[in-house]
Amino acid sequence: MSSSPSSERPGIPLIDIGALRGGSAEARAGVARQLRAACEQRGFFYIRNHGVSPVLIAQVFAASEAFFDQPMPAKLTLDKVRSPCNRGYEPLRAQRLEAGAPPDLKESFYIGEEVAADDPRVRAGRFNTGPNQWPAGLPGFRETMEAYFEAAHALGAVIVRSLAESLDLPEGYFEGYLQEAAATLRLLHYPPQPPNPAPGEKGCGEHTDFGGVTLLLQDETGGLQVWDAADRAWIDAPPIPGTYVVNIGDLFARWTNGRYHSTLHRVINVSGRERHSVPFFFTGNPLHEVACLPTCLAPGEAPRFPPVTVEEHLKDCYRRTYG
Ligand SMILES: O=C(O)CCC(=O)C(=O)O
Ligand SMILES: [Fe+2]
Repeated sequence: MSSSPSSERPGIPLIDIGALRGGSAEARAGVARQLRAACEQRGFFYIRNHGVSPVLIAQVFAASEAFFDQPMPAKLTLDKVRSPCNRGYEPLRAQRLEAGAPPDLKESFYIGEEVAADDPRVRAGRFNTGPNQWPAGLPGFRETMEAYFEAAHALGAVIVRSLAESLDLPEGYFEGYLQEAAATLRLLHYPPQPPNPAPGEKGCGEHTDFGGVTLLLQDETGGLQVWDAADRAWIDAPPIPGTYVVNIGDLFARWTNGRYHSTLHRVINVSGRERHSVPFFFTGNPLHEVACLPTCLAPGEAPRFPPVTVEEHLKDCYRRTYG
């Protein structure tokens, strides 16, 4: 299968979102129009001028590398299987994102909002909600990740608000979804693709993302590929310094009746080097119900997906990929 588009279709667009921070109404509307085109065409785009500090981003990568460089026993003290809310370390081959393929060649570390064990949401058994597991021997790790979690969360909310405008919805349409919005910060480490992989074995099997939007930082290694349904080909999403790769997750596909694409993607690390990436999954208020938007149904068109809460959808996705 080809890794570049064979047709003249534009590649993955790069959108300057600077106007979303204090720009004029007209400039913000211009960004929303570009988001709409990108979400309808590919469901994937790069953003620049996003406002997250490059120093903080460099600290996140440094802390992530320091974490994965630790000996296995140290990492396993924070094994995610010890956490009732899916936080902590996950070894290689623990998740199978692509049904029928071998499990993924990545190890990872899961971080979420720090919620105390006696918080009513935890007592009520809310999915993925609770305390993190923090490494003891890595000074600054927790502070860096907490600062980044906050910055990425704020950026996610800015993008969701612009998506409301892109869909001709009233300003504030997604405020219920944004209130107490859950999110997952995941550190990923991919070893080089082995010389003799099992059939279908790769860093990250093909999948769509579960939540609302994903904000991805990747190092300079490359390996992320995005499915082009029109050309029936994988296209590369190479690293572009200073940008995020942003993609629409399943929730926006459901909201928009498929007008905004939650697009298949995968990672194959053929570089011969280690690869690090940092996806931030903006999932939203777990109890929020996601149902087809009024602006996304043509006369006579039926909703393709039944209404679902964020939490129900997420649980289902975890069951499928950790089964
Ligand atoms: O590592 C990457 O570049 C992408 C990872 C990814 O798609 C995911 O974790 O959902
Ligand atoms: Fe993904």
